[in-house]
Amino acid sequence: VPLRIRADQVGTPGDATFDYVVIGGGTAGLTIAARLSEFASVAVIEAGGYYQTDYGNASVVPLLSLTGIDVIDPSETFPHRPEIDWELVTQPQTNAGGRKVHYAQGKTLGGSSALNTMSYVRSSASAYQRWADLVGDNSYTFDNLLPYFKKSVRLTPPNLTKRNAVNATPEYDTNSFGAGSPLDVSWNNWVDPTITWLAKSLQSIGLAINPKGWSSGQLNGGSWVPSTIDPAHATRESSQTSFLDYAAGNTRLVVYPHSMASKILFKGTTATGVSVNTAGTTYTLSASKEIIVSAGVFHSPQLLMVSGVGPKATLESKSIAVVADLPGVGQNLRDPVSVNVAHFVSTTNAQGVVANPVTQPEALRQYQEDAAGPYSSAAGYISYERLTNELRSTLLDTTRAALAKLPSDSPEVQFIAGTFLWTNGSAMGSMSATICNTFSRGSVTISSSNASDAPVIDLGWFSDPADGDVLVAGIKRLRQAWASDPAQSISLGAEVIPGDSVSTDEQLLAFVKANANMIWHPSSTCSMGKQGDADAVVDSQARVFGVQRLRVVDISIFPLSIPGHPQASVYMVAEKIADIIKKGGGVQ
Ligand SMILES: Cc1cc2nc3c(=O)[nH]c(=O)nc-3n(C[C@H](O)[C@H](O)[C@H](O)COP(=O)(O)OP(=O)(O)OC[C@H]3O[C@@H](n4cnc5c(N)ncnc54)[C@H](O)[C@@H]3O)c2cc1C
Repeated sequence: VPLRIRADQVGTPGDATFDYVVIGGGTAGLTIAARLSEFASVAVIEAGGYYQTDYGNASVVPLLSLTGIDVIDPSETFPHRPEIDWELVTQPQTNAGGRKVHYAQGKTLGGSSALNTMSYVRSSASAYQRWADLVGDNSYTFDNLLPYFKKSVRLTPPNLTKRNAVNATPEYDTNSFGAGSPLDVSWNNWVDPTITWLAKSLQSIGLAINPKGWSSGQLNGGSWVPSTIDPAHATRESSQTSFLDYAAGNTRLVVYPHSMASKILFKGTTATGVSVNTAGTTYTLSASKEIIVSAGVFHSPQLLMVSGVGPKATLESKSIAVVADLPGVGQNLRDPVSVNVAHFVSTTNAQGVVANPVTQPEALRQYQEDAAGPYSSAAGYISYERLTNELRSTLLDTTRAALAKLPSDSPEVQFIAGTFLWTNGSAMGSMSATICNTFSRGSVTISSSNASDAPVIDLGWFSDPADGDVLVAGIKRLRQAWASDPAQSISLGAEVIPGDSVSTDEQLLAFVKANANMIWHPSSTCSMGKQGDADAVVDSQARVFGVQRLRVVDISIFPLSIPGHPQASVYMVAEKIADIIKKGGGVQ
């Protein structure tokens, strides 16, 4: 993968002044920085470097994004990869067996877009309507956001010859895409046979293919999901390979890699600069216009707090001078959780093909010569639905009441068809259920005034009983899918996960709490909202309340945990706020 940023776009440690200083060269950070550099000077401070050189193929080859990225191991004994991952470990999850989990977050140019599983999914129109209602700004309805979704991406239709799978022709709505750029979105050039059968099983229980896919504001039924992928080379597309490359050669954009932003500096309540440390050298990058915090869901609230913006009691307990008492900072963390239902299967899968010394060389040839074959395979098949009446009737009254408050087109469960190799090398078919609306709330706080100390993360898993209740119903629905003819035709016998012995509602809930995991979609720790709302940290133009010349632009400002997958909306919101700034919007 060619790295196209020029040498004179790499910052030299030392005091300097730019129009805008962006903290975090991740998904949102590189997007907004590239757009602002169209008309202004911009510095990007990023703690990591280039993942292509620091971490190699594991972050580049699509199949490896599913199986080869060992940093996504959630166990407490995860393999340590400090060159690409922040290596965060949460507080014990009191409602989830006391588990402490490793929470992967990209520490690299590209941020978590360099670690993610590449699914490109927008949320439902009703979710953006809720966003608009919560922040009191109609520009957040799906129709009004669509131009920014379109602006950020360039869609390449699927290559049906390379996919070579009649049962897996993607459906999508070309009107939801424009002639945008720079982020490539397309479909992988290989379809996993196991997933094809699991997709059929989901369809057979009533989750018909949605002819519009997941980019038109509808989130129901099933779809072959597009990926953030370079279709010509079948390599990962991240904010670095898209937006940073777009700005390559534009010397108004200067990147400070392997550099840690340790504090936002204020004159009174006006943000003026950032204290930065690069390999032991400390210096100040000043902003003549604004500072934009794009450090992600855990580090953005941490940076605000260590800089004096956050709940007063927290700041004072760490001897941090209070710039603005903002109680919502770090609150309202929403983290959707997920469980699997799995069987051994007779069909092959991508992982099996590349693990077999007989078939691996041909797979490698296909990838290197044609950008095709199993190595090019990432995202698969996803379905969304509102729970069936039969399953809804099994829920707690309180869960039913909570779900009833959601818009009528809001999906409640997401099902992802997947496959992996068991420890003995056998192919496993797996379908997961994920909650679409996270009722539980967690939080992020600080252990000290030092930004280099890890933030303290409580995911709040199952603090609201509705989440576990919905997942129990999700397992029951997946058992219906596994009982269907297509799934039975590949199943090699009894259910392995959770296993037939887990059958009563009580047992299922215990299984859920002991085994549910993240799907790495946490949000809302610096929520957008109306001034005075308990959780509100930024207004609808992403400006931090109580201070001047400071915005937060990343997934932490989502006011709710949106159904679907977040990265499409992260790129969108960065485009939107860049446009607001470009039009002279709202400098405080
Ligand atoms: C394993 C995994 C799988 C996922 N799968 C999908 C998927 O398939 N589809 C989807 O839509 N979403 C997926 N996501 C979620 C999605 O990738 C994230 O929601 C999104 O990338 C978040 O973007 P962000 O800009 O908020 O933060 P990030 O992209 O994480 O960027 C934050 C950046 O700030 C930097 N930073 C933080 N603190 C500092 C500091 N003090 N100084 C300097 N730099 C700092 C970080 O190094 C990082 O580069 C996945 C995420 C993960 C981790």
